[in-house]
Amino acid sequence: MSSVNLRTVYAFAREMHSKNANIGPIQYGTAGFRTLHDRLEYVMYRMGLLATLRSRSFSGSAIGVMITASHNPESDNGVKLIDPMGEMLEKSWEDIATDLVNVSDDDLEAEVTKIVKCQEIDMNANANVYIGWDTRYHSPVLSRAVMNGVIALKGNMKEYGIVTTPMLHYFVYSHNVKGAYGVPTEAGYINKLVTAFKQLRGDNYENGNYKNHLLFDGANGVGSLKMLAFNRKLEGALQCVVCNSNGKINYECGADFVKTNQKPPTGLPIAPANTRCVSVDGDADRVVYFFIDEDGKFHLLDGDRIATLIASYLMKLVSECGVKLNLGIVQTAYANGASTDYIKNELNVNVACTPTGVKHLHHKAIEYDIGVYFEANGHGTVVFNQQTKDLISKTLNSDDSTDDQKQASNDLILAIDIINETVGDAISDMLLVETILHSKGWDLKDWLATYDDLPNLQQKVKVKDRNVFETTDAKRVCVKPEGMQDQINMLVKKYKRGRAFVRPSGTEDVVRVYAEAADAEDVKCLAAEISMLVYDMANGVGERPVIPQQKL
Ligand SMILES: CC(=O)N[C@H]1[C@@H](OP(=O)(O)O)O[C@H](CO)[C@@H](O)[C@@H]1O
Ligand SMILES: [Mg+2]
Repeated sequence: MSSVNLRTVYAFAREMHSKNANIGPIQYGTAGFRTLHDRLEYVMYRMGLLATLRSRSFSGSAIGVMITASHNPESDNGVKLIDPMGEMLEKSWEDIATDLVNVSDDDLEAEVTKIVKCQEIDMNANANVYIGWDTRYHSPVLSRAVMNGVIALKGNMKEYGIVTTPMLHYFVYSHNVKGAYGVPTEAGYINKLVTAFKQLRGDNYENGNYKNHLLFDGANGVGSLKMLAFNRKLEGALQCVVCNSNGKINYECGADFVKTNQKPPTGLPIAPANTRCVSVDGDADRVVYFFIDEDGKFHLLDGDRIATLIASYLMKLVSECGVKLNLGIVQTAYANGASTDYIKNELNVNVACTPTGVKHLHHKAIEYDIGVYFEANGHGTVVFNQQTKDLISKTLNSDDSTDDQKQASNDLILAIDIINETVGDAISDMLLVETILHSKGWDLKDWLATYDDLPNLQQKVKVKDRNVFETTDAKRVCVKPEGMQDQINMLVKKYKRGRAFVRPSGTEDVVRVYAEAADAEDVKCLAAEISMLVYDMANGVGERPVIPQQKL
């Protein structure tokens, strides 16, 4: 370590940290570090250092550094680290990351030395860091800071440039498993997904109510650029019109805008009623579908819908294969109650609930042979364990299998190839949904008819200190402040099919309130009552501000 003088390698990063010292500590949360872009240079430098150390701790396995602020406004940026198997950074290293970012410039070298010692890192081991970024104009500058961190610790790096978050997860994983998952390049990734998609689709691009045409809202982010690249390879097998490809990122468009406002994005061309539309977010790891019917009514098909559609399709193929596999769906408390009922009562599938944040869902999903996990906001994927894949391959190759069993196992293998198992991937999820709708001969109305969502609302309440709220049981029960949950229970009881919960956001300085009930007017009352309760419990009863109503 003595040969590496961190403080002289990147003097500018020191400046930035000192300048930002008054802003207070920042935390590696559910979405890594995320804040205004001009506060992040020293954070990026230090994440370059950390990724290099993390890689050395795995004897040189690639570690990813993704520079993005996902669905946040253009002025924000952020950074997330990707672990060797393409998953999110392990929890204990999130805490190490937080400590490393918050030490003063003078203590930086000592903090790095401490990590090396505590984690028993061999500083002579190889280190490989893969770096990618979204389309924000400040991302290239921030990527230089990450690179300087890697250089400071004499690591190797590969710049992937502008990529979606799930692409970088795929690159890291496929590199570390020596190509067994795919070729770790953009061409390799697109080729893998498109080849499987085309094979499943066959020569007939349309089927029943399914039409080969959709509008794609790229949130003015990286998703639109990559979708154009997919289109070149799809060669008409999917007629996907890419919109919102060169404006301000996430501005009045994208999956988060569509989901939270329950309205279409701006920037789409005028299209016939019932046209299939899809929105992804700024870094293309979330996806939702929507359409406007002949009466001008907007209909959303969110992550809950996608999970149920995928699960029903996979279950059918598994049963046609004649194999026994344990499939489960993982949701969060934000899942619509009607979707949970549908999973339990109609699909007869196991359903689990975890805290918000995809890493929690992912960890639960890998407990199943096939784990389908989605947040209501459209972030999710499917994971298959190795025994499941082996069993399906065995069915395909066995002389004892019938033609139908072979066909189903072949389709399952192709479906697995379309799926990016490392993390939620908007384009991969969309290609899978398109495959399923095509195979069922469904339009979006057919899909919507599977169950009726309960009316629901999500609100944000700004309080003095959001951390006075503590929750348990997958964030559904509020244990602090004392008495809060009893009062929520009393309010919820007043409304038919009422359900509500509150939790401090992990990514914004607000308390989130979620409410649902059988009646749309009841939901408004319930959400308002709970929001006022949150405000009073946090700030004391007094003059309340006007609470902005936000539809989900
Ligand atoms: C209600 C909601 O959508 N919450 C989002 C949001 O987390 P919060 O902790 O609620 O701010 O951002 C997370 C990271 O993108 C995402 O995983 C999560 O689903
Ligand atoms: Mg995102």
